[in-house]
Amino acid sequence: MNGAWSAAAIRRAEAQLMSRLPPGTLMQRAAAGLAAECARLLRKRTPQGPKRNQGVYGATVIVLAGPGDNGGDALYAAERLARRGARVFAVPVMGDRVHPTAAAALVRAGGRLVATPPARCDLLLDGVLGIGGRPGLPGRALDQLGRIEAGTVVAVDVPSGVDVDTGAVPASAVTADVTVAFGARKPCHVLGRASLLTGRLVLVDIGLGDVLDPNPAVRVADEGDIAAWWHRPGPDDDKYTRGVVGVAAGSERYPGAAVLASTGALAGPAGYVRYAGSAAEYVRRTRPEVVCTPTVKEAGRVQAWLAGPGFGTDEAALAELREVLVSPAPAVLDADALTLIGEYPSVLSRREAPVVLTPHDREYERLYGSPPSEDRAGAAAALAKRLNCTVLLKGHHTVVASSDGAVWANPTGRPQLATAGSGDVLAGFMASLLASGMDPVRAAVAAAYVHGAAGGLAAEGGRTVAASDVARELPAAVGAVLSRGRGAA
Ligand SMILES: NC(=O)C1=CN([C@@H]2O[C@H](COP(=O)(O)OP(=O)(O)OC[C@H]3O[C@@H](n4cnc5c(N)ncnc54)[C@H](O)[C@@H]3O)[C@@H](O)[C@H]2O)[C@@H](O)CC1
Ligand SMILES: [K+]
Repeated sequence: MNGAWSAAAIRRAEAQLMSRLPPGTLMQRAAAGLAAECARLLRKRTPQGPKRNQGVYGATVIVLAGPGDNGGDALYAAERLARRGARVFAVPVMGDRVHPTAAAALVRAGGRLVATPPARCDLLLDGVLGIGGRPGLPGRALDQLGRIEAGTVVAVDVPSGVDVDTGAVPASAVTADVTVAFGARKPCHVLGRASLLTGRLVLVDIGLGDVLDPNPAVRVADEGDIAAWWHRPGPDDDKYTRGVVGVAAGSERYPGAAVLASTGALAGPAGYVRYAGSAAEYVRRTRPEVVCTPTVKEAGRVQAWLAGPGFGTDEAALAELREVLVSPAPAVLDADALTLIGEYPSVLSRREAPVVLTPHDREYERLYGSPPSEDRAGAAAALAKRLNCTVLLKGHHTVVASSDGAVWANPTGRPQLATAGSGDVLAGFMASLLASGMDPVRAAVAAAYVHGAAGGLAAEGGRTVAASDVARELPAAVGAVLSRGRGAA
């Protein structure tokens, strides 16, 4: 598992580490790592005009330097590049407030402090704000970002302007190609719109590992986690012991939801998929391995239910939802089931078995009374706590929150998954993980991860992606994630 730590947790760890080290050590570690990554990027640059040497020598580097230590990191890294022959221009963006010793070191190495740098550069270093930054950019930084054409934009630690702890971007912020982060990820690298401004993330080890709080603010699953959580069938398993999934989805009006959810369920680790609803004819025709019954009651015992996609919001649907909720099996509630819970919150009141809710923003609003804020992890956690459920809040970076406050960010999301029916596939797959005995939070985290990976396979080569394509790629994504995860273990 990877994690992301809040600015306060990073500061506590840094303070502990700094107390054991000579002054300035951490900043030099950060600057050295940053300069090395900049040099790697400059080696790849394509110089314009006649063929020249590529690399640090002769490259034009501009530093936007803020008033704090983030600016210090950028200026010391730029000093290293200047010593290797880069033409460095540093622009103080908060009046004259700039890290004094770092600025002096840069000038000694041949760099220049200027108010107006060249309009073009090979590399722009965003050292405006780090973990001490409040959202939004100082005007001078914004002006320079508007006028400079940069080959590559490298954010120092975080893209300046973002809300470091939530990933919200309420005002202007830097859009980076690469972010070089020190010591650990911060929530803005993995959450919300800020994660999209981060670009490729490069972590520089400055030795914080041993002193960081063992509980990160945000968790990020990796393939090793998913492989470890996955229930592998043994020689004594049969289709029942591997888990039976019940899918209460679709209707005569929306038979596709039944097919997509069932297909998602078939791609998971459970051994048996039962469909309960009025779209049985379509499910049977497309997925003959699914056993169909007209109602939830007739489906009998299952180890996990999915209820909601395309099954309507009328009296009959409400009755089916109630039937699912009296079952002692864990349940994934999606789509129309969420609308019904928004209208009749009491249906959840006597529920004891685990529930995973999978809202998108409008469904979240129906459940919570207001739309999710830009602090998406906080929003998911608030709903999970209020309803005592696991919540998977969909978005370009899906987040999962458990009712005890733990939050996970999914690293595999992609815009192509925002397509009709994609959520039905995800919900069916998740129900299969639950039926196999996986804990609800892990099932939600693993389902989002593998579903995102399937979306990636479906989108390979720039292909357009429909929900059926994601469903079709799920078995391959399972194989890839598990084999890489077991390899990593
Ligand atoms: N503390 C340490 O040991 C280390 C810190 N490092 C660097 O230090 C950074 C944190 O440095 P600082 O604590 O100095 O904080 P920052 O460099 O983020 O800057 C804080 C300063 O910016 C001002 N400011 C905040 N938001 C603003 C806004 N929106 N507009 C204008 N001004 C604003 C604040 O008043 C304050 O003066 C990290 O992100 C990292 O880059 C690294 O060198 C590694 C070691
Ligand atoms: K920055």
